[in-house]
Amino acid sequence: MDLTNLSANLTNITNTLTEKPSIANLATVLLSFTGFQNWVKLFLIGGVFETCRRVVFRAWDTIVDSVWITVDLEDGDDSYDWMMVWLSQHPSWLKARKLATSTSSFGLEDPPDFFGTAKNDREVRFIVAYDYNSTFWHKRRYVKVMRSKAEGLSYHSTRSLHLSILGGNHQTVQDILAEARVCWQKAREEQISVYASDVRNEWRLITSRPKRPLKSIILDVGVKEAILEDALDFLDSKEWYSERGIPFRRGYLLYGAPGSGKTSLIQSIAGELNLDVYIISLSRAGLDDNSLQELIADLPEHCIALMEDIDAAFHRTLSRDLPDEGEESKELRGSNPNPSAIPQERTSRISLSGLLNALDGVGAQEGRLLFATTNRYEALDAALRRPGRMDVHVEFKLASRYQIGELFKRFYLPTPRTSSTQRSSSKDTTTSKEDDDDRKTSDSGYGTPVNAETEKLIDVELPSEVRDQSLAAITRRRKRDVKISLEELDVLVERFRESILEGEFSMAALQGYLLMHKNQPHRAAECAGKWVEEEMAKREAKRSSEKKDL
Ligand SMILES: Nc1ncnc2c1ncn2[C@@H]1O[C@H](COP(=O)(O)OP(=O)(O)OP(=O)(O)O)[C@@H](O)[C@H]1O
Repeated sequence: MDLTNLSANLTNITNTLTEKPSIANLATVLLSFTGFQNWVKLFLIGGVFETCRRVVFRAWDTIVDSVWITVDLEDGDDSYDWMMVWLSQHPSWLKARKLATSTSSFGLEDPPDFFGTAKNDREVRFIVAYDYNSTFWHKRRYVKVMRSKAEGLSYHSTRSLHLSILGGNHQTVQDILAEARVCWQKAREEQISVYASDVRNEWRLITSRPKRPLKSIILDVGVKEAILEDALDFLDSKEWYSERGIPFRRGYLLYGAPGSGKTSLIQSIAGELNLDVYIISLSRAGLDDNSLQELIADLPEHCIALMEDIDAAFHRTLSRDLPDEGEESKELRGSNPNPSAIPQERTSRISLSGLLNALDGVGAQEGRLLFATTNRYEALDAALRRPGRMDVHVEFKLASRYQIGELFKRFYLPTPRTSSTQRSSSKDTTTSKEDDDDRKTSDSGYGTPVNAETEKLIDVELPSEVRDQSLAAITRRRKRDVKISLEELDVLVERFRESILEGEFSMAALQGYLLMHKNQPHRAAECAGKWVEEEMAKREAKRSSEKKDL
């Protein structure tokens, strides 16, 4: 088209549109352009294709949804840990060739070693890489699993597991999760899980601890048994409580000398009762009355809630009447506009009434055992100590004569070695009750395991003159078992008991002393008197320097 024609056409169009300006006229004019017609065709064809594509995909999704069931498990949720541990033992993951390193423990003391490569804690453990798709058959169902990681805001990433089961339903998912849970529980049979709240005020598994045998806690006769029995009885009495309309909660206040076994006893009771421990730290930054109430309401039904050093929280932060937010925070922040620079104890805003309400208000969780510890019983408000909040009060004192002797005995009492051969043979033979009792009495929960046959042998401390200071010799010596006859042990126990002053030392201090003579019972008994003198002299010196300072 030459320029004269184009200009004539444009003049025609302009005339048509000026004489009769309507949409129909505009459409006729536009359609008179061949290029425009082609664009419209292309647009229509594209539209048809896109619609078909969407229909096909929607149909495919519907088919997939009806035959596959998918479930996402997020890190932080218990079920994620269960699945990870279960999968760590699954051949489909053991054969994977796309790997990543991992330090995650999945709630276990001894994290799963996916490929059996780590010989000790410090070695690198491998795990299946992100976005690796593994497939396997589980009870005649085809399962696809993929790990993934999504980067979120402020460098926070979320790890998750995607599980797809062909032809599965909710029951199938529950079955797999139940199996994974059993596997996880088996892996942590000898452990207790410890939870603490994070900055988002959610409970998080922070560690797993080995269970501590109750017999390793030495208290005066009957004390620990009474607490354990009380706790067992409480856990069995849900109906009894509900029939009488009494809130189903029990509080234990363990108070007394530092290092006398309060925390150790709670850890041990948690193990005996198979309960997880939830640490409520009243001085956690950002904790206020509302968030404390939420945390306590979020506790699982059966657990141990632990508040350690409740008096310390009281002195720093708890009071019935805190100044209102405005005044105190202004005073605190003052020239310091950065809230994170405010001392931590000041950033926790718990009031005593907030704590009291959280413990037994309407929102408080039922079925939990609350254990609180304190070194300053008298400093606690009477309202906090009253029955209903703290039902059982147990005083822990400095070591009694009985405790001194028992600690020594248990420290050096030989334990039968539990080698694999012994274990398997003991399965074949029926052990008599007496045998069993014997084993129990000689199992200290502390001592170095020794062979049962050599248990009656005498002490093998190396004479000091032949002590070779080379590393190899020291290592060899450290590995040697303490072999001491029970009769001899009794004599040493008596000597130790005579040397240590009753009610003067904490069990922790005595344990520290014995640890200095880990494999030397004779030496421990002999030097105890001298150690006591030194400790008393140190105390005296400290006292007189404090007097001078005053
Ligand atoms: N009665 C006891 N029997 C056995 N070991 C004990 C006992 N008391 C203390 N110990 C030992 O002393 C150490 C400290 O004990 P623990 O932390 O339980 O004391 P605590 O009373 O909670 O102390 P604190 O009041 O300072 O928190 C632990 O290693 C524990 O093994």
